[in-house]
Amino acid sequence: MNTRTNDKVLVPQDQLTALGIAAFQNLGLAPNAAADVVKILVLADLFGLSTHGLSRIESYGSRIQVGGINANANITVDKPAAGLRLVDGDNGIGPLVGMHALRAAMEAAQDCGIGMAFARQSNHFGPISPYGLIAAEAGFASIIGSNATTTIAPWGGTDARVGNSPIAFAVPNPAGRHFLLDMAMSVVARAKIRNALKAGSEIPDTWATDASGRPTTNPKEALDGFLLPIGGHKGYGLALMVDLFAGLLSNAAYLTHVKSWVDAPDEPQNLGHFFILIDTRKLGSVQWLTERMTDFAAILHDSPPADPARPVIQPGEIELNNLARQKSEGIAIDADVLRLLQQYANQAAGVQPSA
Ligand SMILES: NC(=O)c1ccc[n+]([C@@H]2O[C@H](COP(=O)([O-])OP(=O)(O)OC[C@H]3O[C@@H](n4cnc5c(N)ncnc54)[C@H](O)[C@@H]3O)[C@@H](O)[C@H]2O)c1
Ligand SMILES: O=C(O)C[C@H](O)C(=O)O
Repeated sequence: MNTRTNDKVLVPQDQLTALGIAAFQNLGLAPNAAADVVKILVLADLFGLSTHGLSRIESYGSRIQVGGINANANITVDKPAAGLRLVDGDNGIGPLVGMHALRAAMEAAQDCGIGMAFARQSNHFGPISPYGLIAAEAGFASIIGSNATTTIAPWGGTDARVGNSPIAFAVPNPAGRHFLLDMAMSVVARAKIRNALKAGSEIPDTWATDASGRPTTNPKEALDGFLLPIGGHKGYGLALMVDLFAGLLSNAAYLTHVKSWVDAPDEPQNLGHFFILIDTRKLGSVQWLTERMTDFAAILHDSPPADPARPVIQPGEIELNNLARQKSEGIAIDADVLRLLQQYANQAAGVQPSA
């Protein structure tokens, strides 16, 4: 391991993965389950989405320890129709439930061309683009969403009744430059405001309001208040649609029925997710898709940039560039996060590891 700055450490992907798996196993997860969770969180870190990567061991680990997440979840998959799967997460750790739902939707899409999985009884499942990448690498286009703890006021309201529910769209380019749009419904994810508070910096007044609904630059006031939705009433409407699919239709909790992992860490969240997958090989050949996706990106890249130092990119490029760089030079991980992973990996954490 190679220290780069005072608070970031570069760790090779395989070492970080092994450390993460050991840590989650000591929190009581079976080896395969720990490997699924770490696959999503390490991909998040490779993408540069460190707010949603292995740093989440802090909240996931403490929630397992206080009984809020079931480390030994018995996740089940029902098949009510050829292209449909219903996943019950048994209050398992979110990325594990997410991986089960992703695999179930991929299997359904292989059979039917299009497959959909709804997951219920889940918890915070990390960022979405890692699931989109796994699907894209297997040839599937995807639309994936999750509901979330309520942090947004209904448009015109003054209390938190709407989740900052993320949605992601991914279309594979078999040559490797997949389109990956992964976005929360707020102007920024709440984790970025938590980071500003930690760093002692102000936030733009377009990110959030204080508890009385007034825009604020103070991250503490923002965390006590509400996130602002993207595009005003339109982002509000989109957030509700994601919750209708991820929460209401999946038979999970929705809106204020979702438990907050911050305020009630010892209670199951009963979050829901949805995964819609399309097998692109049923639409045309690999060459057909590669040519069209490459042309699609080229049309965008050819736009003369307003600032020559900032060429036009398509969604997902920042993350895929980070992934390529960090795969070769190592993953930049917060020293605090690394320490916590090492603590969990080196000592039994008070929860009996499963067989
Ligand atoms: N599980 C949850 O409850 C939850 C809730 C909220 C957010 N999240 C996760 O948080 C992460 C961050 O979300 P966010 O909304 O802050 O993301 P963001 O604003 O950083 O990026 C959103 C999208 O815009 C693209 N993008 C960024 N700059 C671009 C540019 N100049 N040109 C073209 N495209 C560009 C990115 O590739 C990405 O696909 C996501 O991974 C999301 O899934 C998870
Ligand atoms: O962490 C959360 O509370 C939800 C989401 O991941 C976010 O960052 O807003």
